[in-house]
Amino acid sequence: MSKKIHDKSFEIFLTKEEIESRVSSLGAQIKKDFERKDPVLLGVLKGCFVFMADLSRAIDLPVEVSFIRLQSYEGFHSTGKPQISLSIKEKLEGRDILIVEDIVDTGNSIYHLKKELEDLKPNSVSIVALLHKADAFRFNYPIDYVGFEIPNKFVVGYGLDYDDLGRNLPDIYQVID
Ligand SMILES: O=P(O)(O)OC[C@H]1O[C@H](OP(=O)(O)OP(=O)(O)O)[C@H](O)[C@@H]1O
Ligand code: HPA
Repeated sequence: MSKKIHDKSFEIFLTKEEIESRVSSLGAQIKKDFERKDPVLLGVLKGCFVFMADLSRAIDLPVEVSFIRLQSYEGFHSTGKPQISLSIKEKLEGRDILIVEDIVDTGNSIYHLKKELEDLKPNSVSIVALLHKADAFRFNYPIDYVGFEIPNKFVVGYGLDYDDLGRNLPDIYQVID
């Protein structure tokens, strides 16, 4: 069934069951890799809020959870300049940071964030993205954990918005051109 959000129509792309199953295996993999570490999950708001809630509960380790705010998208388009407001109280020096993103699209937001975080001298910075648009990605840094490689089409749901709507949809929808 298609959904209308503002001026666009969207069709179902990933069901909540498919997402749940993938998030659970990402959690199991991350648990294995971070077993003897003391990781900080650093979510990038707002889009990460649903993924973070599910992923953090799928990682069976004592983890800290923190959030930062970046914003670069207006409607469908990246403005190219994420606004970084780092208000992280925890000391990140020497820590193993896992950035939690709903989507890596052009890669611009995380490129800037990684640079800022490296100045704080963490032990490591890794990235988990539920979605990755490989055809849109303009950088060459590694994305350590990817839920789904997806085509270069706009998606909404499960935290992702189109002009502030659609974040609360349990499934992920893709725009119909
Ligand atoms: O790889 P990129 O091309 O930089 O795109 C990815 C970023 O865009 C979205 O955030 P947005 O700036 O729309 O803010 P939001 O999370 O509040 O929706 C998304 O949550 C990522 O942070
Ligand atoms: O496809 C997308 N949908 C929602 N937000 C986004 N931010 C980057 N790409 C997207």
